[in-house]
Amino acid sequence: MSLFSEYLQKLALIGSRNSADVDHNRKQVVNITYLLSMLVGTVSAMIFTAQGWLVESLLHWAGAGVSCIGFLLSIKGHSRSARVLFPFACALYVSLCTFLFYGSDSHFPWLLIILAAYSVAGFRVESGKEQLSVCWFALLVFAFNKLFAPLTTGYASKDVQLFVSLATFIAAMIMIVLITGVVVNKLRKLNEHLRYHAEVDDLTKVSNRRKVLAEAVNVFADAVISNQRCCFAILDLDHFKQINDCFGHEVGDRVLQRCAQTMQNAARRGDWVGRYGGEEFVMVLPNTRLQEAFEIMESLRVQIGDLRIYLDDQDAPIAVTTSVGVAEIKDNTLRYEQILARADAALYLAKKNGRNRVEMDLSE
Ligand SMILES: Nc1nc2c(ncn2[C@@H]2O[C@H](COP(=O)(O)OP(=O)(O)OP(=O)(O)O)[C@@H](O)[C@H]2O)c(=O)[nH]1
Repeated sequence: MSLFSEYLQKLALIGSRNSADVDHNRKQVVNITYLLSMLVGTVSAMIFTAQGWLVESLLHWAGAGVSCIGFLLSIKGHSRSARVLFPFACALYVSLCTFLFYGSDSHFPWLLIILAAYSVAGFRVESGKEQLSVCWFALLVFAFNKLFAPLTTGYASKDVQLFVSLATFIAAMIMIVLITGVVVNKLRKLNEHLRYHAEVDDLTKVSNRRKVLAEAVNVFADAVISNQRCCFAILDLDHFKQINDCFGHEVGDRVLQRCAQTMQNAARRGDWVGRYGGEEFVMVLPNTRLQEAFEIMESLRVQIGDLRIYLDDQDAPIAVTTSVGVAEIKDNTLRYEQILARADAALYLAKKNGRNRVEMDLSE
């Protein structure tokens, strides 16, 4: 089913140039609706043809043809006409089938519920008028069929009526499930995409400031509740401005990326690395004592110092160093910002004491 749904999505994307387009998802819903109608129409027409029921088969071939026209209209960019054609074609088809073949007792008019679902998914939420009109239209045609169509037509036996009712119900449900599935899948992907961009720093691909601080709050709260230790470290690349000034901003970006990657590799399970801003990074180390954090940072400082970034037009590779300030939660720490402030003070000390070093916060 999911393979079919994936394939359907690919087909539905024909004619969509830009996935960031506002109308993209809606267009996909309209395309899928037509594709499914085409499929249902063709299969039904083939069954009716095999049974030798000429009028029904002609009607269903016509339905498949109209669906094909709707699909072509949609992929050629006539979205509005494509959206509006479906409700009218569907209402006409249901009414003809109900009046001519199955009667209102067959529950065939319930096929009109697809129209209501379609009106919700196929039209802009902003264009409420269109949405409401299609909904009202579907209800009116439904009522018209129920009130004025003969209960039975004599055309179809009770068994056929029952078969038509069941087939209609199953077809309607499959269409709704598939359309909803495609829309929900799209929304899930969109959600993941948005969350990724809300939490990850575009350049370095580590967590951004907002995300790492949110995790710092969680780690701090966990440490307080479970009476455990935790440490925060602030890392600042040394003389980074010189790298930018000598080699350009792009090279500076590459250096930031390599350093962030090294930090991420040094992070243990449960640690968080985030870009605090510019050439400054934060590491959140849950369940870690100050001495242990110092050793981790010392090792990381050496690894960053050992990095060599080669440039095409330069014989000697670029090297960079980093200064680090580390602080631990204390019994009297009330807010996570206090640990950050102490880590920042330790970083200031590391810069003052000559850079390329790690300093611990030893204040009481
Ligand atoms: N390439 C690049 N540079 C950045 C980015 N963000 C900030 N910078 C640069 O980082 C530099 C930071 O310079 P400073 O704050 O003077 O710090 P520094 O040169 O590293 O000196 P110290 O921290 O004292 O060792 C500035 O030149 C900023 O323009 C970025 O995303 N990419």
